[in-house]
Amino acid sequence: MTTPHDAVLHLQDLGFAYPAQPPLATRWTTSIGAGITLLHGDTGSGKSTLLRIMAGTLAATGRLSIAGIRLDTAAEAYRRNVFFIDPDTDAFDKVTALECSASLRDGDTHFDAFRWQALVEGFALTPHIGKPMFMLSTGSKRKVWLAAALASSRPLTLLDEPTGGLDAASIRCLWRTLAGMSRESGRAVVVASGERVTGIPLAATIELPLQTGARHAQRQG
Ligand SMILES: Nc1ncnc2c1ncn2[C@@H]1O[C@H](COP(=O)(O)OP(=O)(O)OP(=O)(O)O)[C@@H](O)[C@H]1O
Repeated sequence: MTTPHDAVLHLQDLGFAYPAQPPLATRWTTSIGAGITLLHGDTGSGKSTLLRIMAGTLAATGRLSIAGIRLDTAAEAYRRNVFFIDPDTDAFDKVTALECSASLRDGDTHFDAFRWQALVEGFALTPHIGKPMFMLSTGSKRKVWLAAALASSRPLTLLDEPTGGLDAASIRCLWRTLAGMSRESGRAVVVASGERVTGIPLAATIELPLQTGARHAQRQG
C-alpha cells in the first residue's frame, strides 16, 4: 500500500459535497503512488468531480499535496505538477490541434516530444493536426489531449474516461502506452472509468462511492 512518504498525491481528510446533495467524500485520506490508479464507479458516482478536486480546480475541504507541495499554500506550484483537461472544455476550440498541443506542453521542460509524435501517429491524428479544434470530432479532440497528457512529464496525470469516442486501434495504442508508463517511477496516472480496466498492470483501484471516513480506500490491482 502506498504510504504518504512514497505518495505522488496525498489527500488528507478530504471532504466534498455539492449543495443540497449527499457528500461524495467525508474525511477521506489516501495516497496515490507511482503507476496507474483506476478510479472506478458507476455514472454519477463522482469520478469527474474527484478528478477536478485532485487537479486543484474544484475546492474541497482537507489537504492535498503532490510530492510534498500543498495546494492550500502553493496552489500554482501544485497545479504545475498536474496534467488535467476537462473533456467538456471548449477552451481550445479556436486554435489548431498543433497549437493546442504546444500550449499544453508549455512550461513542461521534460515533455517527451518523441512519445508525443509516436502517439500522434498511433492515434492517426496526423491528417487533423493542422485543423482548428472546433472542427475535430469528440474522439479526435480527446486524442489531442491524450497525446499531450501521455507525453507530459508532470508527476500527476488525470484522465477522465480516456477511451470515450476512441476507435479500437487508438484504444489499443492508449493501453499499450499506459502499460509502458506503469513502470515509470515518480509518475502517477489516475484513470477515471465506469468500465473495469484489464490487461494493464494497475498500482491500485479506488472504488466509488467512497466509504464514509475511508482511510486508504484503494486496493491493489
Ligand atoms: N456542478 C454540479 N452541481 C451539482 N451537482 C453536480 C454538479 N456536477 C455534478 N453533480 C452531481 O454530482 C454527482 C457526481 O457527478 P460526476 O460528474 O462527478 O460523476 P461521474 O462519476 O463522473 O459521472 P459520469 O460517469 O456520468 O461522468 C452526480 O450526481 C452529478 O449529478
